[in-house]
Amino acid sequence: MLAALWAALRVYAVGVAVTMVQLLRRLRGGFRPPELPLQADRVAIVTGATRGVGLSTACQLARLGMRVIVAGNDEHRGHEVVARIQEESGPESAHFLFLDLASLSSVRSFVRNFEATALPLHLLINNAGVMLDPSGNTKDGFERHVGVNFLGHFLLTSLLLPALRASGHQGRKSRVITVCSSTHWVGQADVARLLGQSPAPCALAAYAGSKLALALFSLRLQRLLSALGDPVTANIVDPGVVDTALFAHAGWGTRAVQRFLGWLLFKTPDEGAWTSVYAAASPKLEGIGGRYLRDEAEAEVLGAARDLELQGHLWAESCRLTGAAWVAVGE
Ligand SMILES: NC(=O)c1ccc[n+]([C@@H]2O[C@H](COP(=O)([O-])OP(=O)(O)OC[C@H]3O[C@@H](n4cnc5c(N)ncnc54)[C@H](O)[C@@H]3O)[C@@H](O)[C@H]2O)c1
Repeated sequence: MLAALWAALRVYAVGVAVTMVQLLRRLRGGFRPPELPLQADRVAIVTGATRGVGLSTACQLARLGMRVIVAGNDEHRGHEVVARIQEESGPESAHFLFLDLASLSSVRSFVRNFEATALPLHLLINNAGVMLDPSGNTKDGFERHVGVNFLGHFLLTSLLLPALRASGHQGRKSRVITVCSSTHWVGQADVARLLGQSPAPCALAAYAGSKLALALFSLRLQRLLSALGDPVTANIVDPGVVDTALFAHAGWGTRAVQRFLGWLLFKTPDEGAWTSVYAAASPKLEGIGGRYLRDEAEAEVLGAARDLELQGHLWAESCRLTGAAWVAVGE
């Protein structure tokens, strides 16, 4: 009981610290959209693009001229989003493909459906996420934060890597962008905890752990890509505290703050998406990977996320659980 309370307080403390920094920034003039060149020749997959930060990311990438695959588990919303993007950015700007990250077989069929389009792939934005979702374990029996936020994206990235490699080249690399969270700072750096094999003290701690797992994964991916000279980079993005449905299952206090003070303390979904869009499209990041980005600048990642032994152990265990092969990066 005390352990659960302590773990939840640590996550709340991070949230409060981030919102205070955001408040100061807002009082000093606010957030500014990144200035980016048009890039009509790029294809991007954005997971969880049916609402929130993912929806804003998809819209903004399409405005830059990219073709966006809206990947999500809400078919109805997905088609609505595609219609909205197409109306704004043209008939070829967006397509919907069903992806349920809570099911490894759905991840595999998503990749088969994407391959059937014969499109190239320059950008993979691992954005979808759940927090305190009461739906229970995933179809494969993983704790939901672990399964949706981390393992689903781990398998997805492994299966899409051949397409990313084939579409990138030296001078214009493909990019894998993984949406993390400042809460990774209080995730417990223990593989059994990160994979839900030993239960987290509370659901918020499981969320924080899934974000730490994503950071460990992304940093190791970048190391492997660099070692092999692959034309792909991997970076981590922290959107800040954003006014989205992510908090739909949070406690009443958090929901009250979001409802009445969200306009002041939280970022809008567009503001929350700016770092993802920057990571996806900025020429300043050409060929650069292994960064943790917040507010379009490099920020500190938890030291444990750079622990090579922890990265390797998590990677091996995640391969075992998902069946990911990673042949393309020599694993
Ligand atoms: N909102 C914040 O304050 C905040 C802070 C830090 C990090 N993030 C991260 O930003 C990302 C986007 O979150 P958001 O704030 O836009 O929340 P959101 O709830 O508005 O959007 C989450 C998206 O993920 C999708 N999703 C959920 N379960 C899925 C599944 N099984 N398969 C496929 N897609 C699924 C949802 O349909 C939705 O499109 C998440 O990774 C979240 O952890 C958000």
